[in-house]
Amino acid sequence: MSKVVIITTGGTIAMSEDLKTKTVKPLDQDTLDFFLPFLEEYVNVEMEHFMNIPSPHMTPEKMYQLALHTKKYLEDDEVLGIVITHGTDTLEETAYFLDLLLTSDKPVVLTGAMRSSNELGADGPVNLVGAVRVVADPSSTGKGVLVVFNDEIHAARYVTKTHTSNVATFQSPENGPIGTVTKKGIRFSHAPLLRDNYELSPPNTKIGLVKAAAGMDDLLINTLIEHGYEGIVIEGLGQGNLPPEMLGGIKKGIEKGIPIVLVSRCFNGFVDAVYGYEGGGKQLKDLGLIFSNGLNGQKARIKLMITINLFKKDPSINLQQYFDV
Ligand SMILES: NC(=O)C[C@H](N)C(=O)O
Repeated sequence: MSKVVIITTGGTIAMSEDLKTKTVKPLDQDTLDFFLPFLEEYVNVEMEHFMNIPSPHMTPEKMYQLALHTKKYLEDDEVLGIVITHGTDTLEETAYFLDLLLTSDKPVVLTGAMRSSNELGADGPVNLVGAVRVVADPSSTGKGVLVVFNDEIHAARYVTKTHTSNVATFQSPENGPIGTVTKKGIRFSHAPLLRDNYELSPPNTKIGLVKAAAGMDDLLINTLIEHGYEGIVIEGLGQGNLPPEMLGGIKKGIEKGIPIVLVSRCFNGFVDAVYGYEGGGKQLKDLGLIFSNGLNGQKARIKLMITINLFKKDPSINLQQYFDV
């Protein structure tokens, strides 16, 4: 019989607030079993408790294990698709990781909660029902990995956590949600045009992420290089510019053959070789930085972690091509 598989990984959806200390902590893994009868109203579901971690404890290695596990389920003809419950802090990184590595057209949807299970207005149950309904709906096929929160459907490539506590935290600043969950059904308004896939291989390269700010120097970049980081992502200013004092470390990294990807710290728009002054985008392009096509820093880091494996196999590969997508 066809079914939706729910893989749980932890996060606030599987936590409760201690009413005395007012701190939120993980519950037993099987707490989410409570939802099963509500979900079975829509479709046959199976739940597997894969891990029970707060998402700040998520690592690329754990994402990789999750990808292998998800792939295994997707290959089963009886499985319509997968829901993954996840903490919200790093959810967008796991979603994008899976989007880059899973090739099946079956829907894979990540969801979670901003409010713990015993809080007034807890959003976990409605998000989980929404996610299961999206997976069970045939119109969700072939849209890549999705994120369902607060009745909105977002594409993994574009979605980001925008608010520390609001239940409407997940937004896609560039082009909005791609669909909506309504009482009557699932409605998609558009599908993501850009999607790229890579071979499933372990993400075992250390990639650093540095945010630029007025007056910063190259200390952090030099430190990453000295500590054996093999790739660096820099969140630059505006259209892709940096304080001139950061250039020394960047030149050293490029000379050592370390790929350096430039994104913008603006949450909307693209980096481009527009400015010709010291530290401007034109100079950074000429130095050999890789310009990323609208990804935020944390997602560009995930993409570099995956594509650097291709570069390590064949250093003549120009990584820029993967960041044009
Ligand atoms: N709302 C959440 O899930 C936040 C939590 N700190 C986590 O990411 O695990």
